[in-house]
Amino acid sequence: MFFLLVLAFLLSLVILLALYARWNYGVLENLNIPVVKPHFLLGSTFQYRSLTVGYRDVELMRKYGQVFGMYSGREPQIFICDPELLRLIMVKDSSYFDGKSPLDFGDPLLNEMPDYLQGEKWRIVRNLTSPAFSSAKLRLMNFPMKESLKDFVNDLTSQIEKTNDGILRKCDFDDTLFNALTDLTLSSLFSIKDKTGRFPKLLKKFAKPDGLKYETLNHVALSFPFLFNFMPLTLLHPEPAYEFIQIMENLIKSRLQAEHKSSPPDVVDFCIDQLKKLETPEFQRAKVTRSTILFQAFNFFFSGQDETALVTSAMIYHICKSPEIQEKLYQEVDKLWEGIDDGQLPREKLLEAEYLQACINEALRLYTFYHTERVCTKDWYCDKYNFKIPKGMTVIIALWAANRNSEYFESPMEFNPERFMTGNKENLHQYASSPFGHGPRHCTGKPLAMEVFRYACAHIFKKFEFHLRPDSALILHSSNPWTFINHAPIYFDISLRSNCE
Ligand code: HEM
Repeated sequence: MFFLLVLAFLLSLVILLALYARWNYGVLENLNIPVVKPHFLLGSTFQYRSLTVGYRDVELMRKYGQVFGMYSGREPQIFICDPELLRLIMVKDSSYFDGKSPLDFGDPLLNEMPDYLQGEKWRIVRNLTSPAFSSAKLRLMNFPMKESLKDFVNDLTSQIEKTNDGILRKCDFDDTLFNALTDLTLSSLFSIKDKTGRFPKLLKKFAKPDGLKYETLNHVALSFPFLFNFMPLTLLHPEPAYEFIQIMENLIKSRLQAEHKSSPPDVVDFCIDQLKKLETPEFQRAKVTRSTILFQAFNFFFSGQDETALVTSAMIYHICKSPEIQEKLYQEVDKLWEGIDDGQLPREKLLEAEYLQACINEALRLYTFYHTERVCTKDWYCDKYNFKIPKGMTVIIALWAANRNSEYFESPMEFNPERFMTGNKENLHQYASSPFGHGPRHCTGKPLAMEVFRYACAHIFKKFEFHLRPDSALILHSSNPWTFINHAPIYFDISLRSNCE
């Protein structure tokens, strides 16, 4: 009898769990859009776990079209790869899509991440942080940025000069650049000079969590989200964030005590100004706290390096494969530096480098984040495809796939900077390439990221020549359900350009 009771209990539990996992099945099918057939229990995403998220989306776009539905575990989601719909959802009708799925990082400080803030609190933080990268502010950052890049170029040059044959072999360039960009961010945004390597280590610990190894478990937990509470992994590690916040507290303290300030206005001053508003009714009402403000500083610190280093390394990889692109780029960079002896490339001149900009745009088109998302906050009707997006539905803006849409790009998987040159770029749909998102929630750091790309590339290509090795490759790992681009090291052999020896 006892055995039968236990059996009945277990059976009921299994049935309940199955019902729970399948609860939303059918929701997408009722919307009149193609749906990626889900697994019996584990949603549509589980079956594609062996594919990198970005390439999975490209494959699904080819199979199902520019709008399709997927069950991410038990959650129904609509995937959008049509630039016209991107425009409507992210810009024109953005008031229908001004939500983001709440993501609990399991730590109060990490939960201040601006990408996931909601409602009034997000609006306040966004208004505070957006002006941080105005043209005037970027101008002030130019000098430390250039000094930092000069140090990087000098370090790499001396490493090359120390080799027997003038070739630095098997350089993990992505990692080398990541470290240099961390120095650059510290000096231009925080007026910190640090050569101990402490800060890149801090960042790597924060943003490359061990948890991503447990991909299959992650996928299963998407169907049974309570499992996330028991899993031996976190998406991000909080300790480095706390360590950085403590560094900020010390900087603020010594800045307030100092009689004279020696650095230009930076993020430390930004925090000091914002902290004065903590008692205002606006901040109190929206629960904007000291942690909210200081975490924004941390966000400025960690947001760009990983992605900028990857996009630049990917661009170098493609350039190495095409002698014509390489020659055209080097010619333009050499012209840029003509007559400049003090290493101080003027910003106005840099902005005129059209081919360099086209190469950056093309690399960004191909290697931006896999996704961004919006949550629909009011029912919205799509005339073009004749379907309704109901309130509460998560819309995944599949950036990686949308940027490779063959209706808008010829040979979309190819690296071809000509697409972004005068004569061609005018014919591109304005929303066909979306590396930084669009609309009210687009990337706050875009102006800074573009400035860093331009300066970094101008310095790198002036001095170095890159050579592919048998093990040079762009290998993107993982089927993790998150949007991180997890990749293998990108190796090159590096020599000095003949005009620099
Ligand atoms: C190559 C570099 C970068 C790329 C490709 C990139 C891309 C993106 C994308 C696609 C989004 C989502 C936008 C949307 O949903 O419409 C985003 C959001 C964001 N990015 Fe970036 N980003 C980069 C660098 C940076 C930097 C350097 C910073 C800050 C210093 C930054 C700060 C942010 C913030 C705060 C958000 C959230 C905005 C919000 O929800 O209001 N990003 N970024």
